Amino acid sequence: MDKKTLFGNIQRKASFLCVGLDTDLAKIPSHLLKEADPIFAFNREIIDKTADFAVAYKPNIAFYEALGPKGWESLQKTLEYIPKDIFTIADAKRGDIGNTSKLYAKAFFEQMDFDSITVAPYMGKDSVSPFLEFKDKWVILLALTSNEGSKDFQVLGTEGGKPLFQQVLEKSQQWGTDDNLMYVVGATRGEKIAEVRKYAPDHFFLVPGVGAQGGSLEEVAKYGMNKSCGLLVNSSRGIIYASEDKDFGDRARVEAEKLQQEMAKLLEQYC
Ligand SMILES: O=c1ccn([C@@H]2O[C@H](COP(=O)(O)O)[C@@H](O)[C@H]2O)c(=O)[nH]1
Repeated sequence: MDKKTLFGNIQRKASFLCVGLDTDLAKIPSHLLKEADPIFAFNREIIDKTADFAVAYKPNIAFYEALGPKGWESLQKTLEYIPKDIFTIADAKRGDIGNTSKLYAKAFFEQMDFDSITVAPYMGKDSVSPFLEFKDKWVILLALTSNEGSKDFQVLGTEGGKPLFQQVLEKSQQWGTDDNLMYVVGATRGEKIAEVRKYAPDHFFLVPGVGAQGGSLEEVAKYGMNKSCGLLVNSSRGIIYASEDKDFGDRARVEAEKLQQEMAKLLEQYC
């Protein structure tokens, strides 16, 4: 999917919502555990109930690979079930020396047909470029993450005096374009999002951290939105575990719609 199509979907749905599929056997309603594939049964219901409001789905790969071969099977079925006009993100946070990155890219872009993958930038150009060589696929590079530990390295000054996240943003724009490269920027970063936007004015940001992590959607839009929206805001637990009972799909729909309604207003205001 190209950037123009993604923005078209955002306008059509008046939404920049990404629903995170962090599906955990220990948290899904117990009646689903009788199903042959409880993870897929849960995801199918979540997708059915939230697809009207979502422009992206983001399965976090850890939740699937932790279950071994069965988890990979549930992931593949989930990916195939997601409507084709909805952007898909493999939140895998990969990246290694070039020949290994190439195989990670083949796994997520060829064996599975994800639109994008999250990648850690810290091994540099040769670790990121193999992902960018795939036509019509996206790399989503970690820039300024939502967790407490982001302060350990990402905001520290480098030799040239620039914080590491700024170096990542500036350097990586020599490797890809705003039509195949996005950045992860945490919703918990508040005004810092404006600083990130300054260094990457045209790129999309994947923004986790609203909902369970307490980030503010209003602040994200105020500081991060650009003329093509430029934002995919993720909520995982806040939507998919709104209820741990049989009504989980309906409750997920309510939470997704609430976010979409707020997003519609923010698009009017800032885009
Ligand atoms: O900086 C980051 C990068 C990735 N994540 C991932 O996003 C979701 C957030 O889940 P919530 O339940 O909405 O908090 C999860 O998969 C994280 O691994 C992030 O939170 N921050």
